[in-house]
Amino acid sequence: MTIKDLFVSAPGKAILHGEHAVVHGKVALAVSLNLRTYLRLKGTTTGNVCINLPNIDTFLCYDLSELKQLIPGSCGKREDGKLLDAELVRRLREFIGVTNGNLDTCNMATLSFLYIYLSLFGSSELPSLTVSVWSELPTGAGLGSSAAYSVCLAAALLCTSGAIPAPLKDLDPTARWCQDDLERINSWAFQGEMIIHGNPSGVDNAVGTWGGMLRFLAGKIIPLSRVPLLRILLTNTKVPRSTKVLVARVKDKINKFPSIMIPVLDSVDAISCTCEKVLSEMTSEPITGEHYNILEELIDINQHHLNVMGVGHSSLDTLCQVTLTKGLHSKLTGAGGGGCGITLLRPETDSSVVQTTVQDLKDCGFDCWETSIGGPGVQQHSPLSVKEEVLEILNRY
Ligand SMILES: Nc1ncnc2c1ncn2[C@@H]1O[C@H](COP(=O)(O)OP(=O)(O)O)[C@@H](O)[C@H]1O
Ligand SMILES: C[C@@](O)(CCOP(=O)(O)O)CC(=O)O
Ligand SMILES: [Mg+2]
Repeated sequence: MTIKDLFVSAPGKAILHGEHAVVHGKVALAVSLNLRTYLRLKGTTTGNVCINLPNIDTFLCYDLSELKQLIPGSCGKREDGKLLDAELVRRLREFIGVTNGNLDTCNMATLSFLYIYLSLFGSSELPSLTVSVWSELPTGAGLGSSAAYSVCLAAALLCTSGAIPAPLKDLDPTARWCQDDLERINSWAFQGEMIIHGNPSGVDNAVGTWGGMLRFLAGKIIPLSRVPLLRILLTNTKVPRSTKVLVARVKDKINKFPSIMIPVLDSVDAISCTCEKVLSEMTSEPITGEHYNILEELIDINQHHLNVMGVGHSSLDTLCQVTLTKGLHSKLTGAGGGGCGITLLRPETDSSVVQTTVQDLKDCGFDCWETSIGGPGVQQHSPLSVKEEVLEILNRY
């Protein structure tokens, strides 16, 4: 099998409203970021599959003859689906040496790669190749790095298997896939997310696949094309956490106190719907201070709800307090328990206020930057269109 070298990238995301509630069938509003994960796939003749993940210090090679033995006899080429092949997951866990149920950073990333690779190539000849991934996103911080990683894996491996075409034409710097191909990428990325998250809603991989701002409800994805330009400050508290653990914690709480927690989830749903309505009004009528007042109140209420769900953290309380002294409103974004928060900036927020806020947050030990939102979804790149510093890292392997 001849394998063409290929570069793909996918964006991270910020959830404006609806994290956790979305896992339980409520509405979430999410938007892509201008921070991306890049993947390079190249064919080799070594008889190995190698994966280089410098963000998480993971560099592994597997012999194709060993991998071949993991493919269950009946497996064949799996069709896209919403369910994982439990037998393949079990064999892979045993193969990479996951003894307890707890998967660490490296094992989760390796397992999702090998799962997609073997599922897509299982019935044919396993190709010898090297995959290298580098991300501008912080890993495990609420900005959807797991989804951006899974989307890149799905896109690159689907292309290499021939299940979808490589869209890049000779002189294009970048290219995107057609709607049907994006659906397939999203569906395989969701399987990668299932391995990393346990029980993902699918919102993160949808944003990584389509980009822009989305309304997500029970697997249904509605792109929001008319949204106002929002200025957002992103803060990474740098407190590590695992989405899988936090999602499981919220589920336990719902099971323990259903009559208390279900109204909280319903309230988050109403917050997402109200926010969507306000954002839409802001594109059809002159933007007023009242629009921003409502957006700020929604942020505050949701942050309280997330604390009620048990996914707050003292570092996130600090973020909210520090920004409030400047009249700015913040909430956690993603799974919480540390990780990142978003702060809404009003159009009239002076750049000196932004600068002092950023400095105050940095003084707390946090990373903090103003971000632009709404970057493109998954795309294929010509090598020339990959940022030089990213190319330099990916070309090392
Ligand atoms: N660039 C990357 N390289 C390798 N693995 C990655 C990368 N980005 C994310 N991952 C995988 O995703 C996991 C983090 O996922 P998660 O806990 O959902 O946090 P996040 O909010 O960043 O999505 C990591 O432990 C790792 O297994
Ligand atoms: C908590 C959740 O709503 C978002 C998780 O996002 P992240 O992995 O923390 O970036 C889980 C999900 O939707 O699958
Ligand atoms: Mg994630």
